[in-house]
Amino acid sequence: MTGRPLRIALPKGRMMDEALLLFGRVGSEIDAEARDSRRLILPSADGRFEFLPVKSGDVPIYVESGVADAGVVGLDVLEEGQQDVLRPLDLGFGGCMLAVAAPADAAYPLLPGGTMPRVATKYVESARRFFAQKGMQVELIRISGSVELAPLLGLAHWIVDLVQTGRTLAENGLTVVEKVSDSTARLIVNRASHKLRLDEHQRLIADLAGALEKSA
Ligand SMILES: Nc1ncnc2c1ncn2[C@@H]1O[C@H](COP(=O)(O)OP(=O)(O)OP(=O)(O)O)[C@@H](O)[C@H]1O
Ligand SMILES: O=P(O)(O)OC[C@H]1O[C@H](OP(=O)(O)OP(=O)(O)O)[C@H](O)[C@@H]1O
Repeated sequence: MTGRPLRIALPKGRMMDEALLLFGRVGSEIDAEARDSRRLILPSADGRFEFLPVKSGDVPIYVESGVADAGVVGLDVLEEGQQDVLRPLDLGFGGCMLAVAAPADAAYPLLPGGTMPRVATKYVESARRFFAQKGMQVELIRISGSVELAPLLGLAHWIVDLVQTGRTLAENGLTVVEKVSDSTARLIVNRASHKLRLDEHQRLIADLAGALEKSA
């Protein structure tokens, strides 16, 4: 091991528990005392890693900048930011899809009278690429949460958002009209760190892949 432990950026929120569980299965439980504290650098009990709990959308930038050597993040977030990081492993959990959804009776893909569709989303870049590839002209409205509200209140005709169980859409009278992409959690790695600490990264990737295979 060279110097400090490998730093791993983990997304606070719904992926955190599964990510920590996975590291636990390769023998790197989070130190019990640190877990119950307000500390923001959490060592693993075996001294191999330091976990950095950060906002999900910030994981790629922590890893691209080298502040973290590696990280765990949803493919949806990764595709939105397009940071230059390695993506060695699909971790399998956190499955969901990014989709275009609309009120059950809404027109799609063309609105009557040639009206330009307004689309509310937190995933502006992914939505821009998706509609551009299809040659559809839309106006994108950036919203950071509760996106399903936008068509209900007339702010937008359609939304682009994550769908997991479909419950949020159903309970708000919305339906998927087209899938944009699938997403699961990915291990991402800083390019320079991967070169400089190759053995440690290879061991990390092999250990995680082994744990995933065992549970498959
Ligand atoms: N039902 C779901 N809704 C949202 N994200 C989901 C869902 N299922 C799986 N995910 C995955 O979990 C990741 C993290 O979601 P989470 O809700 O914890 O953070 P966030 O609300 O997107 O971001 P922030 O931390 O900025 O609030 C998503 O990027 C996605 O890959
Ligand atoms: O298909 P479902 O299982 O219902 O999950 C999808 C919902 O979960 C997410 O929202 P989140 O709970 O993160 O809140 P947010 O809208 O504030 O981002 C996502 O943005 C959808 O609204």
